[in-house]
Amino acid sequence: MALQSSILHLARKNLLQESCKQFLLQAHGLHKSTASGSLEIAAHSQADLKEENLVSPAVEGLKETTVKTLQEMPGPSTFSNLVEFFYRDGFSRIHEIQTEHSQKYGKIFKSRFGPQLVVSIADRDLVAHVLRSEGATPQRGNMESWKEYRDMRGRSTGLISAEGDEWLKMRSVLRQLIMRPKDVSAFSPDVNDVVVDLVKRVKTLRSQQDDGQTVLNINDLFFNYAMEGVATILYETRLGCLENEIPKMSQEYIAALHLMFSSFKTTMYAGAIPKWLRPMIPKPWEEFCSSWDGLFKFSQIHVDKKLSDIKKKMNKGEEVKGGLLTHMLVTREMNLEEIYANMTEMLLAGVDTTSFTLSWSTYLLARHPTIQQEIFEEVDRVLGGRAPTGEDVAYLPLIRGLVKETLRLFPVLPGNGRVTQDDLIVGGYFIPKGTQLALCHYSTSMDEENFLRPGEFRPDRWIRKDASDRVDNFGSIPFGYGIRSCIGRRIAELEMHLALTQLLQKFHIEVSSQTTDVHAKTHGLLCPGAPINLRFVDRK
Ligand code: HEM
Repeated sequence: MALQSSILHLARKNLLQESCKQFLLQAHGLHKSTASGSLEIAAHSQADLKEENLVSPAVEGLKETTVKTLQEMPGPSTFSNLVEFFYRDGFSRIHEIQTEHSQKYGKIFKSRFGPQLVVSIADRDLVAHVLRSEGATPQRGNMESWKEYRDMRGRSTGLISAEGDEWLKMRSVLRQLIMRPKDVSAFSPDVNDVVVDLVKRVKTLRSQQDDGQTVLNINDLFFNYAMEGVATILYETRLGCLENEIPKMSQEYIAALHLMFSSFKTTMYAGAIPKWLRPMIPKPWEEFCSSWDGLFKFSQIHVDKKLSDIKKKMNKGEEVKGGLLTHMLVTREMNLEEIYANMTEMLLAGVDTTSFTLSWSTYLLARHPTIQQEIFEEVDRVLGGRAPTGEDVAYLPLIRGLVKETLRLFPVLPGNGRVTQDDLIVGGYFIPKGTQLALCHYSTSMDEENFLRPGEFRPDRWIRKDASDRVDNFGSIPFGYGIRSCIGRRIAELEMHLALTQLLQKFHIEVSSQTTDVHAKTHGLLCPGAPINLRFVDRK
């Protein structure tokens, strides 16, 4: 009864007519998914639906249909979750658990992590429905520890940690600058300079091995490349991460970043160590704060230096020209603290994500020499030996397919979070406002309903678009979708496309005999569970 009255209230507010309508369509088996992922009414005209009373006001429709409550939703018990996560190292297998649980409990299920209830959604259309129902300021959730640190130190939040209007304001500024491929393509020459150093570094590292061809733990190299690349764009400066001797300041930043991720699990994922426990277990929180201190300090030094250069130029009456940071400092659409915070958070978000994807891409190429040859031939046909630019990428569909396929098989963020900002009906369940949702991207990426033979590495599936490969829909959305999706997507793509193209132009990539099968593990992000060692053999 209580549920019925809240549904009526919801319908009266007229907030979720669309979601109710879609639920009704689903409940009556009348929807099918289009290639673009939208829910479409199959074989029924609007008139047919009117007759069936389906497009009549949501309230009437709901009277006829049973909407289930969260209590009725299946899912693992709190105890089995505890065993799974704390005794069977479930944190590093979160991506696999998504799939196991969705097979066992269905494509929407609930789990409890201590006091936190999480509703997981492992269905392409339901994920689409949730993301399309988002309001103006979607909330990801679980950012309390980030916020607490910022409040404690009097720092601003950045895009990742901000919510509401504060987030919207910063997002509006940044999206004008780095969301359009055309704008980001202008950074191609700078990124290509970094790629030149990446190739040099490959040559140096392989010369240090007995066979003269192996680069050990390729992710270390790509980590430094990603950091150098993203800093080139964000700070308009080179950090020297691909040099033989990495400057001390950059080394300190790298250490802070590693510390950040090692304390990530305890402070963020597990819902944070409760404050009252901190005096007894102080180390994780102390490490978390000290890593943030290091990250902020690094950004602040670079931002302040740029600001002082700009001031000097202005004082001399010279014209101030520059890239992203210069623009932000001159226009002051954000205040200085907001600039520090966004530079810090974007650098943090842009390093491991890109480096893990590059590690997997090269690993997959090495494991699939025939596919590698096909991609190389495309590159060779389009570019010959010349270095690519951002604009060239449009003519390199297999390079784009390589990155998409890598991110489908190894989505860096295997799941994403949302806190519902209104009551919502998803998959036939009533989900009250304020519920934490987990969108299971790994699971949908590996679902054979979405991708033909999902375990296979086939970059060309993104070009051929077989009916059985639902490439245009929400099966694989590694950068998220909509207004709160990844703001660095175009930067990451540029860095990865340019690096992979040039590595293929220069080298034949092979698996080293020191590398066995590498599986993914979740450590905050989905990363290689063992070092990937590859051979870079010069192409004739
Ligand atoms: C392979 C590379 C990358 C992947 C797969 C990736 C993926 C993602 C995902 C899934 C989200 C969450 C989206 C959502 O909640 O809907 C996200 C958010 C974000 N990413 Fe990325 N990312 C990558 C690279 C980057 C880079 C290079 C930057 C910075 C230059 C960056 C900056 C951000 C920021 C600031 C957010 C928060 C956006 C907001 O809340 O408004 N990412 N990313």
